[in-house]
Order: sequence, then C-alpha cells, then structure tokens
Amino acid sequence: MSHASAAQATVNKQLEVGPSSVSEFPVLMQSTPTNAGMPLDIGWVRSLRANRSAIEERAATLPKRRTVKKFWQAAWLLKAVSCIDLTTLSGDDTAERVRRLCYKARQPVRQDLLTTLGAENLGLHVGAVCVYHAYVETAVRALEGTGIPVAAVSTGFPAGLSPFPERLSEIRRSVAAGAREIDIVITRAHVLNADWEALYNEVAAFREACGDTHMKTILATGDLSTLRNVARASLVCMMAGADFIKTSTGKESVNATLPVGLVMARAIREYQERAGMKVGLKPAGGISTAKSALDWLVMIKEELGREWLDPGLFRFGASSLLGDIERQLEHNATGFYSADFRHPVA
Ligand SMILES: O=C[C@H](O)COP(=O)(O)O
Repeated sequence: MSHASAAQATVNKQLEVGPSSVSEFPVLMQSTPTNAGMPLDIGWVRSLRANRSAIEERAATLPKRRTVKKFWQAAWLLKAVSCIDLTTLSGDDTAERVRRLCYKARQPVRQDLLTTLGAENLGLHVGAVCVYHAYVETAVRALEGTGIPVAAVSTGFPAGLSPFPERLSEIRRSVAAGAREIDIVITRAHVLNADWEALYNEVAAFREACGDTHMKTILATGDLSTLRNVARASLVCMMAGADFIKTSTGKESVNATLPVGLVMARAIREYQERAGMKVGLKPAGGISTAKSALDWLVMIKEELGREWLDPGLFRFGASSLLGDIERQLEHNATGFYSADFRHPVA
C-alpha cells in the first residue's frame, strides 16, 4: 500500500466509512455540473412545509449526538479543510491579499502538523478559492497547476439587484476569466412574493450563462423570512439546475445557521429521492470555529449520509474558519493551543 493509500485508509477509518479508496481523499475536484435540472413542478414546490419548532429542536440536539474526539477529530477537521471555499470578499481586497490566500489554499495546514498527524501524504488542499470577479484572473494565475478551482461571486453580489442583462454578462465574464465555479445570488423578492416561476426562470437563465461551469445558488436565507420559504426556494433552484445551494452571502444580518442548513439538506434529500439528482450544500457566512465546522459535518452525515462529506457535494464558504481549524489541529498534534497569530490566512 502506498503512503497516500495508507493515509487515506486511516482518515477513512477515523471517519467511520467503508473500504478505503485513494480517490475519496485527497480532494475530489468535481467542478462540472452535476444537476441537469427539471421543469418547474409548482405543485411539489407548494407542498413543502417546515415545522420550525421541530427543526430547531433537531438542530439543537445534533451537536450533542456525536462528540468527535482526538484522532477522529483530526480526521474530521482535515476533511473540513478539504471542503472549504477559502474566501475573501471585502471592499479592501487587493491582488496581494488574493495571492496570499491562494498560497494558503495550496498548503492549508502546516507541513509539520500534517507530519505529526500522519497526514503528510494526503495532498490536502481546500475546495476552492472564492473571490470577486475583479480578482478571478489573479487567483487563476496563483493557483495554476494545483487543480484548485476559482469560484467567483456573481450576478450583482450580494444584493443581486443590478439589471438582469448585466448579471448575465457578469457570469460570462467570470467564466471567460477562468472561474470554474460561479456563486450566483437570487432575487429575494421572487421568494418573498412567492413568484416561483420568476425565480425558476432567473436561475435557469443563470444556469445557461454558466454553461458547463459549476453553479452555486445563494439563497440569502436570512432575507427569506420563513423556513418554509427556504425549503421552497431550495427546491426551485434545484429544479432550475443549481449544482449547489448555498445559504448566505455572508453579508446578511443572519447567515448560516444549523436550522436553515437542516431545511436545505432535507430539500436536497427530497430532490434526490424524487428527481434522482444529487445537489451540494454550501453553508456560508459566520462559520469561523472548528467546533461549528464539526457540527455542520455531523448534521450532513446524519441527514444526507457519508457520500455528502466530500468537496464535490459539500463546501464551507468561510474567510476565517481555516485559522481556527489549524489551531485545533495543532492542539491535536501537540497537546497545546497556540496563539491565533500563528495561523494567518491572508
Ligand atoms: O461566501 C462566503 C462568505 O462570504 C464568507 O463569510 P465569512 O466572511 O463570514 O466567513
């Protein structure tokens, strides 16, 4: 067995999964569309309900159901790293910051820590680097030869209110600049007005503009008012061809929460059961601790199964999560916590 296979086997064992396969880890690069979509089924959309108190209760118990400790915790955290869309979406972004982020994306965890954890042969890197259109080319150049895709936020991110033709051409420009993943934002008013046809047509047009490029659909759930709206909007976006549904832009006042994630995960499950297609989930916004990353992974494993614990079907959109995970991995490796400044991201 090669070093990489041995490391793979260890990680898989610690994730309590079946036979080891080196193709499962390091990172799978599924950046081609996975969801063909289907015609809008308005009856199905309107049939979706969400029982807030049951969902909140389930979300509250999830983190207590599985405590992931010691080596098992390190394996789960390495998996979390492979699922991060390492993000910078700030008004003061610079080419230099984006290049530093890309450098971190290639080597997300210090080599000495990986060696101590026996994970030096995993070829670990993050799921993608996520930037504004203005920095797509910079990121593509900085990641050349790594296989790490660049994701661009698009369609008038974060509000999604620029003129429709501009939103379409923004997608096309980012694709032409080399983005392999496009994170679009929906028009929240379509959801709030229950205009499912308008939402479907909008997302289907974005899908077409993306061509073969992987499309993540940001619902901005903090703006959608009810969990029922979250469930219905999730389903409409999947019917319109979203490869991933993503919770938030990171700019709403409430971003990724476990109850919202649960509703979206169940919509994904229902879509798979009835339409036969697998759609990914990307919680984004405010996920900044190793503990919260583990809570999300546990939720995904419980609701969607081991298959979804993979960058092809699950991503964290996060600007500051990686530093805390690396710090926790250092604790796993050495028994000591180090200061935050020892784990800079960009
Ligand atoms: O899509 C990613 C989010 O904008 C990142 O949000 P964050 O800065 O709160 O981690």
